Amino acid sequence: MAGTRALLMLENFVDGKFLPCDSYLDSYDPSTGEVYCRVPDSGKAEVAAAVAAARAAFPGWSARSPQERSQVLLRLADLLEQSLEEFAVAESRDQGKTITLARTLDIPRSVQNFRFFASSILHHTSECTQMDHAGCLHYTVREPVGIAGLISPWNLPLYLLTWKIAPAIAAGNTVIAKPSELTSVTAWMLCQLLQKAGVPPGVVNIVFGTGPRVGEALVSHPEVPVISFTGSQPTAERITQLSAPHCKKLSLELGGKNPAIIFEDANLEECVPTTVRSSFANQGEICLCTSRIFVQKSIYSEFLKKFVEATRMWKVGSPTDPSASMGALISKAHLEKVRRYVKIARAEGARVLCGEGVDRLSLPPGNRAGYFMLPTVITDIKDESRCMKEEIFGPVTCVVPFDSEEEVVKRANSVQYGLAATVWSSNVGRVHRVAKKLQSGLVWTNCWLIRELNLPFGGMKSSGVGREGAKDSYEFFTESKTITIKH
Ligand SMILES: NC(=O)C1=CN([C@@H]2O[C@H](COP(=O)(O)OP(=O)(O)OC[C@H]3O[C@@H](n4cnc5c(N)ncnc54)[C@H](O)[C@@H]3O)[C@@H](O)[C@H]2O)C=CC1
Ligand SMILES: N/C(=C\C=C\C(=O)O)C(=O)O
Repeated sequence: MAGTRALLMLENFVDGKFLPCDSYLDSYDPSTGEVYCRVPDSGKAEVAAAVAAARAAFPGWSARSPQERSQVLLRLADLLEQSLEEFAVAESRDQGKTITLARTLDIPRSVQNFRFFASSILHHTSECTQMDHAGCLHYTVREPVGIAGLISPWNLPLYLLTWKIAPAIAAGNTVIAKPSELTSVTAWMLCQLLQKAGVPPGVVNIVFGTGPRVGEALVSHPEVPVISFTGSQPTAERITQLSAPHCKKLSLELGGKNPAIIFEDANLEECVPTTVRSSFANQGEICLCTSRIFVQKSIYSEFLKKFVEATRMWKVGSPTDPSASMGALISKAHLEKVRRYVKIARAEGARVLCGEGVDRLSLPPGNRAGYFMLPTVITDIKDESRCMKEEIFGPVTCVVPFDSEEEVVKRANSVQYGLAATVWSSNVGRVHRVAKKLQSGLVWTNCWLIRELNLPFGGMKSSGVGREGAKDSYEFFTESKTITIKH
């Protein structure tokens, strides 16, 4: 518990109203290690109230035209954009990321999520086929599923929450969202904008709290037929078990162990800084971050030297410092987990070239109790090592050499995950060949994280089930019905 300073108190948002809760959780500022906020510790009763509100709002909201719903989303986008700086400061404080990143990535993308789905909802068409010999015409209609349960993680809090809320309500559903208990503030701030934008009461309800209490109550509720989840694989497994008795529709966006494959003909001027960014952006806490770097033998030493030099330039500092590239990790427990992986690598005989345990981390006095660590590069590590197999989700990346195209594809595919890969080469044929052979939902060649929101986003193998994007999210948040007309 905190001392006597006033804490930010969040409330649930149900049926268009802010409601206090019986119990609260402490929420920490990761850059100082101090409690600064209290988050409702909701459970079954709060979910029941949210379901009642969402149920009552559904007939009116789903009956509105796509154009009317689109207008509401556009107003929401405008309001969020007008408050961009305020949201960026809050996201940074709550999550530990730099304000610069929140200002240039998280909040602009949240605005874009509303604008994007406000537009894409206007352009869907349905199928129709003729069966003249039988005197029949068949067509499909799509209808909103009902009440959608949306569970989001702590790494890109508003970015990923709005990526779910926007398509769900654009398609005519009502929603109950549960943000991560570690990062609830911007979701709570968004509720104030929902009212101003004219989102009717009950269309968006937000219940705060932990996964085991309020998350499970939401997933288990029989009146919530669709669950969209982003987070870890073990939690996805639990959600799948709880949903099974109700045959719920599930979208699961999970982790990665993403390879970067760097061929000898890669343009290192672009490849090195982009691979530093793909490894360490947002403290390495993005499911798309690179954590295994395979470099062709002929350029291995040159790459490693340049990569370590560039990593050492990646400044760790207070999230408010405009010259910092990396802020604090999300929690003490997470920091300890990430550090443990570096220890394991060392114990297995790997070499740590920079960062954790090698370089000195210098922080302003006010941040010394925060959850910071230096970006860390590991080499001389076996593919079977835990650091090369498991999702670390922090600023740690491993660099290893390879000989041939065939060999590297096999090694890149040898993990349980299949989310995102990068391929670096100036040989167009090779780029296509390798991209096609990788077991990965996303492949970026000669770049990273350039997003086209229309196209499918999601992973293979243990990285998830389903895809998100204009058409994919629309299909997920609607049910199709085939109608046959005999004439
Ligand atoms: N997108 C991604 O790939 C993410 C991956 N992770 C991975 O997961 C690891 C653990 O992080 P966590 O915060 O524990 O992730 P998590 O998967 O437990 O949390 C994500 C969301 O699920 C909720 N949740 C947790 N247990 C639940 C349950 N039983 N029923 C319903 N909802 C539940 C959480 O409250 C949060 O809102 C990280 O170290 C990282 O490796 C974490 C966040 C995002
Ligand atoms: N799902 C995640 C990132 C998504 C990024 C995007 O849609 O651009 C994650 O890090 O969990």
